[in-house]
Amino acid sequence: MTFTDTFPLPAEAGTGPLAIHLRGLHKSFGAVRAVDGIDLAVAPGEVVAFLGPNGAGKTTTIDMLLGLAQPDAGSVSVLGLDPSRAIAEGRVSAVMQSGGLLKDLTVGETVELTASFFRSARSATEVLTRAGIADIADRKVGKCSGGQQQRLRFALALLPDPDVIVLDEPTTGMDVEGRRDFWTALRADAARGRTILFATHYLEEADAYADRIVLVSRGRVVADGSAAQVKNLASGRVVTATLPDLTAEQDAALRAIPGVQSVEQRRDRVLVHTSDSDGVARHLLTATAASDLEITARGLEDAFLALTTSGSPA
Ligand SMILES: Nc1ncnc2c1ncn2[C@@H]1O[C@H](COP(=O)(O)OP(=O)(O)OP(=O)(O)O)[C@@H](O)[C@H]1O
Repeated sequence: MTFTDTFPLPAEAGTGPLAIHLRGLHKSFGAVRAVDGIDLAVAPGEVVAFLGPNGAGKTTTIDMLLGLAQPDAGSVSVLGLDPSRAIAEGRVSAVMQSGGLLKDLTVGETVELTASFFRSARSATEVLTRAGIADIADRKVGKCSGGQQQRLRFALALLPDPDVIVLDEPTTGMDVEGRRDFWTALRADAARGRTILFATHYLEEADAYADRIVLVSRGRVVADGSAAQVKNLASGRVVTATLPDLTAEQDAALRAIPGVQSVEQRRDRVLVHTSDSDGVARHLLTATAASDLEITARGLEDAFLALTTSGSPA
């Protein structure tokens, strides 16, 4: 069973249209399969992290989700609509990584100008307050920090009062404080029921700010679960021991121990990722010639790497 099997699709739970529904999405650039069969159903009100290493296919998926690129195969619907229609109706907004701001305008002028492009928009004061930047309305954009500029992009995305906000790696290049302020503003807004999907390659960020983590690697979803479930995956242990020439039988016996997620041989040591380190240690010390046994806690990054390199947590 893969981790994905254990997470109920919101499509089975709700009755109205899904906030985001991607089905069998594929997109290649020449020989590169950027997106290789992504299915994703996001219910209204979910805060979803689209987590994956560089080149996993996050931006390509988001471009298709926003109607900026056409899939080679598969379909996209946002709130039951074609993405371009959902955007035209102001039902979905995006916060992209960079660009799009005029440095000589103030923060307030930027919001006023952008609001004038919408038939109906929230007030500048309201979106600046929600984005946590009302106090810098008179500051020139060029004088704002990266984090403040990103919160300004977030304020602009709030203008049409969209049901869905999509953010592509919104905190790339920000310092720790800027990142924290950005997410505080975003989470406070999400508490009002808006659906949020954000791409990130920071596991900690996904863990801290999303209700659900969709882990992508090489254009595919390799795990999909609550942040708590993904954290559980990372809460196991790594048991290492000296055991030269691990045989196929020994490898199979280790993998058969309940809780074992992966077995690797590195030079003369064997590394076993497991949720039950006692069982693995007992087996290694009693049924094999293993020596110099060590047990260490598994970090989040370690779990992330194991998941994205093996393609499955099992
Ligand atoms: N316009 C393009 N032309 C050619 N190859 C592309 C193009 N856009 C993306 N790719 C390739 O498709 C794959 C997925 O890229 P994508 O930008 O979607 O990944 P990502 O997960 O967003 O990565 P990152 O975190 O680095 O932004 C990569 O191998 C990338 O080099």
